Amino acid sequence: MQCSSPKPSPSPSRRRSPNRRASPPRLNLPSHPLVIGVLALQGAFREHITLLHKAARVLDLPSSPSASTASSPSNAFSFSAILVRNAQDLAACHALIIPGGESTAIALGVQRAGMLRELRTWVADDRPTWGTCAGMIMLAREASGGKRGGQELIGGMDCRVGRNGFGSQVDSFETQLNIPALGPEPFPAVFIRAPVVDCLLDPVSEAEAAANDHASAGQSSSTMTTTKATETTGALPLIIAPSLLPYRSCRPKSQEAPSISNHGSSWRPPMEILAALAAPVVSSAHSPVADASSHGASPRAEKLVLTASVPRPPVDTQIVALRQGNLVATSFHPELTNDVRLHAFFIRDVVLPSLVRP
Ligand SMILES: NC(=O)CC[C@H](N)C(=O)O
Repeated sequence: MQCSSPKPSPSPSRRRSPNRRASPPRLNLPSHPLVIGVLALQGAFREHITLLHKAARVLDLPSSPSASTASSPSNAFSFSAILVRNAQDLAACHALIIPGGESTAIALGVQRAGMLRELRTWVADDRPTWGTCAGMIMLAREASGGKRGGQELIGGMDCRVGRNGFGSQVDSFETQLNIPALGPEPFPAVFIRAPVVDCLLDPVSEAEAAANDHASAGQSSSTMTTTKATETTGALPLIIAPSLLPYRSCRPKSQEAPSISNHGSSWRPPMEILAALAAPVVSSAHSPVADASSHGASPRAEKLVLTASVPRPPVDTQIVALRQGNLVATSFHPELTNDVRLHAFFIRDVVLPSLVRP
């Protein structure tokens, strides 16, 4: 256990004058330009570019006026954000944001742009990726409430999301969300036809993934599906901030955990729950109503009434922000606010550490 001892106060001569801004802690920067891409096929991609630039300014990152590309390497660090519309654009990036919008349209766009395979390889390689709202759906391994006939997902995160889990457009809401990773100040979280994490899935071993890929002969192993997460091995290591609620596993409690396979290759990065709303109470008629009062959620969340149009299983908690390795997903739209903290978190805590190993 780490304990911190009180730091001695600085000597009077070194004390800062009160009106001088405290310089932020120094970041470990790579010695090459950093390019963050935003998938720009549909949705709120321009807003993400704006927030990325604002966050880069807050982090004091030197910006490059024009986007760097993989073919013009340089030895100096600079930051740029680019729109990603095809596999070539993606290849120039060190990190990617998949915006909110409409996941069916984004999935179609990805297929038309011929980038589904590249995106799956990208996330499988644990390249820093953040999906917001529709982007969260794209990053989930499974999704329910999908389009009839299914839709392709990129996958990568061991969770199942419920599409439109909070209802339709008219059920959109904003709430002050506790995100411990960002500090004590709540985050203004905007939910618009937002997905909710129904449950976390046990990781699929590489052997099973290979078997699935073989069986589907190049077809997706991540699609809109209602399949049960029973063909799994091993338990997912889980990190939960103490102030967040317990998560729900897809495996029924009565079912015994399958034994961990000894392929030795089923390790997956731990799943970290970054934020959760209070759980709704689900009536037998599938008419979930948020009962936030007992969990200290915001007054707005208390008033939230979920529509009955999306029958979902009862859940213990509403996970709305997750991290698994370098993959991050949020149900809500940080790019529609002026709060840069999540974009700064993505750059500082996910992207930069993936480029600069201590
Ligand atoms: N605001 C959003 O991104 C909504 C996502 C939308 N419900 C979907 O299924 O893609």
